[in-house]
Amino acid sequence: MSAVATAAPIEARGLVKRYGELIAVDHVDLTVDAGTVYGYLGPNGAGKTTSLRMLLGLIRPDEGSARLFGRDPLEEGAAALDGVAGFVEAPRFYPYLSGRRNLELMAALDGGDAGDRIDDALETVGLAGRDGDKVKGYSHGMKQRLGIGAALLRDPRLLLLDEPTTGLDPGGMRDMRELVRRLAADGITVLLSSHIMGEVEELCDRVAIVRSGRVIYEGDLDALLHSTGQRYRLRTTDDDAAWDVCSYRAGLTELVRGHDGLTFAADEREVAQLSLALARRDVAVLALVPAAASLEELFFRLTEGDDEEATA
Ligand SMILES: Nc1ncnc2c1ncn2[C@@H]1O[C@H](COP(=O)(O)OP(=O)(O)OP(=O)(O)O)[C@@H](O)[C@H]1O
Repeated sequence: MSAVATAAPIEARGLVKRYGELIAVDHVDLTVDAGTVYGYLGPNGAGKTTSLRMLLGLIRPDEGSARLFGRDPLEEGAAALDGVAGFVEAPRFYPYLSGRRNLELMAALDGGDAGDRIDDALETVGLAGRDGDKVKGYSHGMKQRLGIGAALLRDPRLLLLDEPTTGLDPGGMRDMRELVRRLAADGITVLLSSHIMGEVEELCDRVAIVRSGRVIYEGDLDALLHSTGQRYRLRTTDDDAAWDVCSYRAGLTELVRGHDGLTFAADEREVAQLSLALARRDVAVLALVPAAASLEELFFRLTEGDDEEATA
């Protein structure tokens, strides 16, 4: 097999993009292996869209390079995008033309056998019955799905999706997730940017968490969720007093107060001591159960702490 055929779907090294004083993307390294659903996660303005634009060769990095299946889109142009599809920000269509007509025009531009895939693509994204309607009458969710339909015309092995569920209602989000899951099951590697934790937790095997242009965590999602030691969730008859008790216990770390009680990391011995300490303060325990850290908690800890803490 040639080097290109065995190369990772995405391999970026040292990507930097500056806008004046601002470093939008700051030395980002990224490797996405075949068959992965990879989450590129970060708050607004973290540099997700800018990174995706560089990966697709839409803008030139100030430093570093990106390769898709071993090819650099800036050096090799369209050839490097063979087997690659996706959209950055929102997909764009001619509003006065039907969904099908839009796909026909795109297929004509793409050439090859893209036109033969239109029916399948419309079917896959659930627009088969609405393909004759003008796009201006489509809901936001339908336009997003048509965007994926357009991507499928390229018979992609790699899909790059920039916040595909942003602006969708819960039903639209569920449909989009289901669609991404189905495409991944068909063997398509997916890189999706998102700031929706639940979505990433549900869909992705690996994540990069970005903050102010820098990747502050890269790795297995499961490993991240289990990286903080055993966590417990505590509900009591008096969470203010419980917070007070917990705050003073050295063996108990990463204390977080949520809408549904407190969570913290501790070992079993400490949990036993805590239950006695709460009883001494007349605080009754309603629930004290092991809990996995949610990606949301970890995300806030990583993206809202001070810079050194996040990097550590
Ligand atoms: N063309 C541009 N000119 C100047 N600044 C830009 C440009 N594009 C992006 N930026 C800035 O770079 C930073 C990163 O922007 P980017 O759109 O990549 O973030 P993002 O993580 O995709 O955010 P969001 O979740 O809000 O879409 C932001 O501060 C943004 O204002």
